[in-house]
Amino acid sequence: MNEVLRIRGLSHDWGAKPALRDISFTLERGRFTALLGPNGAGKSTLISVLTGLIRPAPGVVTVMGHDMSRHARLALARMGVVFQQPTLDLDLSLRANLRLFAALHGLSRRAADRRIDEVLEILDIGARAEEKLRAMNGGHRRRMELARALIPAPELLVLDEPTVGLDAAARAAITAHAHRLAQAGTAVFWATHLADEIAPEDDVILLDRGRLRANGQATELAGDTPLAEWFLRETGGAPCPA
Ligand SMILES: Nc1ncnc2c1ncn2[C@@H]1O[C@H](COP(=O)(O)OP(=O)(O)OP(=O)(O)O)[C@@H](O)[C@H]1O
Repeated sequence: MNEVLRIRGLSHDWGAKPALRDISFTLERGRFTALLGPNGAGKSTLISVLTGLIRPAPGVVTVMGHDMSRHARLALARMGVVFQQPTLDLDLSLRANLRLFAALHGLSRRAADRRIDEVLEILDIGARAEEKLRAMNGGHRRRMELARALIPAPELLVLDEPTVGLDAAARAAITAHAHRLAQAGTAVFWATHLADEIAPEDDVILLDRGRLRANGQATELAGDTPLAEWFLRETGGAPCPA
C-alpha cells in the first residue's frame, strides 16, 4: 500500500474563528512532504486533527486505511509524532526515556532494547545513549525526540516545526535525518515556515489562512523561482526567520 495518509474535506473552527477550510490531500510511502505556511496558517491545527487531538467537523482522516474517528487506536499505532514541545524527561538518560516509551507501546524489554539500538544507529546518537538529556544541547534533544517517535517503526512520521529554536547546524542535521527516513520508506510530514528546509524533489502542501493553496513537488510548483520567493509571492508576506 503506497497511500499512508488520506485527508478529505477537513475543516475546523476555533470557536467562531475558521482555522481550516475543506482540506484534502494524500501522503505516500517514501515521500518527504513539507506542510509549508506562514504563522497562523493552520499547520498546528491540522496536525492536532491528524493526530486525533481534535475532531474535524466535517472531514475524514485515515492512516494506513484506519479511520481516525472510528479506529483512532489503530490509526495512531502507525504514526510517530514530534511535537513542538519537548516530551522527554531531562533527568533520565536517552535509553531510559526510550525504554519507558517502548513499554507504553507494549514492547518487551528485549524487543525494546533491540528497537532502541536500531533507532540510535539510524540517528547516529548511540554514543550518547546513557547520558542524561539535561547535559545535551538543543539539537541533540530534538534528535532524541525524533528517536522517541521512531520507536514503534511508524509508517507515518509527523513533525510540527521540529527545528524551532535550533541553530543552523542542528537544523540542517535534523532536516537531513528526516529526508533519509523518507528515502528509507517512511512518509514524512514536516510542518515548517522555512522554505530552506525543503529539497527540490520534496512535496509541498502550501497552507495559508486555513486553505490549501498548492500541492505538488517543490520544483514543479516554484519552477525557476527560488522556493522561498515563491512562498512569499503565494502568501503575500515574508517567511519568518527561525
Ligand atoms: N487553541 C486555540 N484556540 C483558539 N484559536 C486557536 C487555537 N489554536 C490556534 N488558533 C488559531 O487558529 C489559527 C491557526 O493557528 P495554528 O496555530 O494552527 O497556525 P500555525 O500555522 O501552526 O501557526 P504558527 O506557525 O504560528 O505556529 C490562528 O488564527 C490561531 O490564532
